[in-house]
Amino acid sequence: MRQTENISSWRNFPAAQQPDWPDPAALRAVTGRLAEAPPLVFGAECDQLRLRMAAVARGEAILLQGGDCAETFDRVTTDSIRGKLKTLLQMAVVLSHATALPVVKVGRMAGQYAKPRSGAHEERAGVTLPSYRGDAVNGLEFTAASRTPDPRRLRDAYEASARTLNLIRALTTGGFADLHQVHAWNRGFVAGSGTGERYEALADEIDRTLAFMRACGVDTRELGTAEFFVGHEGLLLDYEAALTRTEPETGRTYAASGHLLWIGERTRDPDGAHVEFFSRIDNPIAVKLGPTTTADSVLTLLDRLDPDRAPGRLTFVVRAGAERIRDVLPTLVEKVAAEGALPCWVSDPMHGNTVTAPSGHKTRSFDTVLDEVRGFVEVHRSLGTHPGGIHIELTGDDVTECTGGGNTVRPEDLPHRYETACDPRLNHTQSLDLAFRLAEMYRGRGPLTPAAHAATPR
Ligand SMILES: O=C[C@H](O)[C@H](O)COP(=O)(O)O
Ligand SMILES: C=C(OP(=O)(O)O)C(=O)O
Repeated sequence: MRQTENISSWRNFPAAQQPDWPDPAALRAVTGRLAEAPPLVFGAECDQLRLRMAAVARGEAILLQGGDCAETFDRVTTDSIRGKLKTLLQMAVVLSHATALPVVKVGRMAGQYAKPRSGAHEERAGVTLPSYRGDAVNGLEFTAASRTPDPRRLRDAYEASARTLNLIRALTTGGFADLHQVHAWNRGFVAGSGTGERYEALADEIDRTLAFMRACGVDTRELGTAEFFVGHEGLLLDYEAALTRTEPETGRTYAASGHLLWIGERTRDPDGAHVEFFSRIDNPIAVKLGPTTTADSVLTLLDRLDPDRAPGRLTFVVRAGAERIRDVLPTLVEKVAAEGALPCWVSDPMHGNTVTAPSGHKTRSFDTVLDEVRGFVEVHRSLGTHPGGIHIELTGDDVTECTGGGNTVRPEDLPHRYETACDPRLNHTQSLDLAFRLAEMYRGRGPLTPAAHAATPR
């Protein structure tokens, strides 16, 4: 078992991207209270997700992870949470049917309140203030008061996460995830989308599958619940450390703030505090890999974070950008496989493809996002390894933050509904478009089965 007795060891390592909390005593008071608070998730749930991720690693399942770039406290509303959940459930049905594999669903939800930034400060009209680092740290409003990090926000992040999780748990077990309803939503999408015809055949197949199951005597109304997990970037180490819990029965230690935590591109230094902290928790974990990632650094991360080479423990989320993915990914996958490791490989086609529109908005083009996913799948196909899934920034709302997609958002549309607190998200329609396109890619060379995954080491 991993040694977890010293969960504070990260304090001896340099921690990148931490806020400059102005009042250390106030921070200690808040984290002290969080250390006494009930966990948001339980170890057994994290273990369950590890099992699911092991199936992804072996090519027997697909990961679908998505949600806001930055959750905000004012959007902890029924409509907003339900919209994201609905979008993810719809995507999952499409992907599962196309691949004949289970889809492991993880929301970038119930904890995605902290953001790493390229610059510590933002300047507007000659005024310089700390950058917005997520609602868990400071406010988006460009005033000195709002931008000053306030540790009471950590407590608010915990409470907002608890409220979100509560609704997610109620919806996913209370009938909202009913397969017929989700399929009916997809039917509505196909009928209303600019590119709907393209997806008609797949929707027809799902109809026939449901009819076939009923004909076989399966009570499809029983398919009314969905397994759903939550995750976020484990960026704020004071918060994460306060919420770690060791289970007396097993001695295993979990970050109890979410089921799956990831380390971002800016904090994955193998000698840094984040890697140290993550090496001490037993959750399934992920690491983002950007375009400059070297094979050596990935092997070091593997040794630090998955020394037992346990499938399901570690996921590499590659976000190299559409232009670089086909060059960067093959060596990384080959070198990792040569080590006898079986991590999950997942594509984040958002973070390597951000551009600034003429209007000044940060945006991403749907076609570029799609191209990165295509490159990711192509590389895995050529190596005989499993393209394990996608990690995307999305919302259930009809926002205009990314350009393109079936109901095309043009660059000049961006100001109409640009609501993200940080990076641009796919809207509901674009997200479903992506799911149908990915389904086509997965189908491109026959069904994905464990047999198709023969080239992986274990
Ligand atoms: O979501 C990821 C990062 O926090 C974000 O891309 C950083 O954006 P910035 O480059 O504007 O700081
Ligand atoms: C910051 C993020 O991504 P990355 O670390 O890949 O830049 C993110 O996913 O919010």
